[in-house]
Amino acid sequence: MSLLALRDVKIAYDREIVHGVSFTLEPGAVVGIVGESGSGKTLTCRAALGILPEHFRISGGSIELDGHDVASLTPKQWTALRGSTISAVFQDPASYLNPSLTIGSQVAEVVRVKLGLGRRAARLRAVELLASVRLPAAVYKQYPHELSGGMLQRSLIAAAIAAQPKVLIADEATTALDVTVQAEILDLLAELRESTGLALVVVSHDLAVVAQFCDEVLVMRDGTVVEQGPVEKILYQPEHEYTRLLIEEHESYGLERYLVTS
Ligand SMILES: Nc1ncnc2c1ncn2[C@@H]1O[C@H](COP(=O)(O)OP(=O)(O)OP(=O)(O)O)[C@@H](O)[C@H]1O
Repeated sequence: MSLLALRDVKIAYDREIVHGVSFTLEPGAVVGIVGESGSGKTLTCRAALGILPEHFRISGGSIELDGHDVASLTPKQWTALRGSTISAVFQDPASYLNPSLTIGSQVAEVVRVKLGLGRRAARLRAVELLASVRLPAAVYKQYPHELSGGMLQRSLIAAAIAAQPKVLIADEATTALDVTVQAEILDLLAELRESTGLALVVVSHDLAVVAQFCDEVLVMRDGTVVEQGPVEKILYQPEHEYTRLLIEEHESYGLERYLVTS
C-alpha cells in the first residue's frame, strides 16, 4: 500500500485551478513537483495535508493517505494524522516560529502535544531532535532572531519530524536560502530519508533542486501536469516543450552537474 496516493486530483475555487494530479509515494521514495509560480504545486500539497485555503475544495479525484480516503476524515482525524503521518516544511521558516519563544521550547511543545509526553520528557526529546538535524545544543535556548535562515529551517524540520511522520512535504523549503545552505538542507532531508525511511514530496520551481534526489518528477504548468516520469527520463528525454525550457534555463547555472552524476 502506498503512503500517499493522489488520483486525478482536481482543486477548485470559483473555477477549477488544478486539473488532475496523480502520483503515488512509497516508503522512502521521493516525488518532485516542479513548475513556475502559480502552477498549482502548493495547492496540490495543501490538499494532501488537508489545509486548503478557505473556499478551495477538492473537486475531483481522490487522495489516500496511509490507507485513509481523506474525503472521509473529520477535522479531528485530520489533526491526528497531521504531524504523525504527514508533515510539511515551507518557505520562510521565520514566519512559522514565535519570535518571543526559544527554539527548544517550540520544538518541545510540538513533542508534548503530538506525542503526549510530559514537559521533562518533551524537553529531552526536543534536544535529541535538534541534534538529529545537526543543530548544536545551544540552539535550544536561542530565539529565532539569533539564528540564520538555514538554522531556522533545520529547527522547523526538527519540529516537522517530531512525531515521526511517514511523509514529509518540503514545499520550496530551500528557496529563500543561499546555494550552500540550500545544499545542506537537501542533504539533511536525504539523510533523514536514508535513516528513517521517510518519504518525501519535494516542491520547487527549480528543476536542479528536484533533480538532485527525486525518483519521480511531475512538471506542472497552469494547474496541469504536462509531463511526469522517472527523473532520468524527464532530464534526458523530455517530451514536453515546457520541460525542455526548464532544463535549458538551468543549464546556465548547473543542472548539467546533476545530469552527469545522476
Ligand atoms: N489563498 C488563495 N487565494 C486565492 N487564490 C489562490 C490562493 N492560493 C493559490 N491561489 C491561486 O491558485 C493558483 C495556484 O497556486 P499555487 O500556490 O498552488 O501555485 P504554486 O505553483 O505553488 O506557486 P508558488 O511557487 O508561487 O507557490 C495560482 O494562480 C494562485 O493565484
